[in-house]
Amino acid sequence: MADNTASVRALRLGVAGPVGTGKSSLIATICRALAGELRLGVITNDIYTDEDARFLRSAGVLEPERIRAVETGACPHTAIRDDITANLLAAEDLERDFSPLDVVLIESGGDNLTATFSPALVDAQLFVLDVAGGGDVARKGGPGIGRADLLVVNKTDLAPYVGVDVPEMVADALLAREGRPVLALSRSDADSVAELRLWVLGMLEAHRRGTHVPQDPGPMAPHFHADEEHPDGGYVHSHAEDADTHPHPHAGASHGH
Ligand SMILES: Nc1nc2c(ncn2[C@@H]2O[C@H](COP(=O)(O)OP(=O)(O)OP(=O)(O)O)[C@@H](O)[C@H]2O)c(=O)[nH]1
Repeated sequence: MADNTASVRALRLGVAGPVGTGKSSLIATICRALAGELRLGVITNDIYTDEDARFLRSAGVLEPERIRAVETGACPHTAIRDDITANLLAAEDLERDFSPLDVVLIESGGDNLTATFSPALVDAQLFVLDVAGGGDVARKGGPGIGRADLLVVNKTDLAPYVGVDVPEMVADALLAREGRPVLALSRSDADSVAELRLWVLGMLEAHRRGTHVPQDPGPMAPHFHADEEHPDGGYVHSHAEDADTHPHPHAGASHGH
């Protein structure tokens, strides 16, 4: 097959998952593993700050200019799913400024179990859980756990301290995902980092060959939005059904899930 690496734009790879599960650290791990062989860029999403971008710049895993921050204002999942404009512009700017890039990693703001990327923004996505969130999390399902391109069960080095059986958690996840891949990862376990590296390289290859079709893991499950002006203190909101009636910008509103 012809080598079309120059004509295909960078693989855009999303990294989503609940707050603190290790998304920034996983991106740092991918950069350390692959910066020597691939041309990489990173976009972070934070609600009010550029904290994650600053963490990654200070980790020294890439030239600082290759790491850009998007400030989402209030709703992290909106910027990766409903109105992806800021992220698309950031990706296009990065790809233009450092052309050609091989992979752009996009980290979502830490959210809840239901946030996933729009396939209009990323070609493939990882969903990150960690063992410290509890061994039963993988059984809870949801679009990211069920249908992200790769589910990462992170921080396996902590499993003995939090009483989690990693093989059991992985088996639960495989069941919830109907066989889609699951990776048990710790940044301090070289074998698991090597598996992550191979997965990224395989996805890049499939993207270049045109054999990978970006999948939508599905809309967010209904979730609660706190709203002080609402008689019930908030409302349940579903991105699938009421995107027109609750278009979801509500910057500044508190956001209870
Ligand atoms: N033991 C252990 N700790 C880890 C690992 N990966 C990340 N951590 C720690 O977990 C904490 C959260 O990691 P982050 O990478 O900031 O998590 P995040 O998902 O980006 O966090 P938010 O952006 O706030 O949602 C930090 O203290 C990391 O050092 C791991 O493999 N093992």
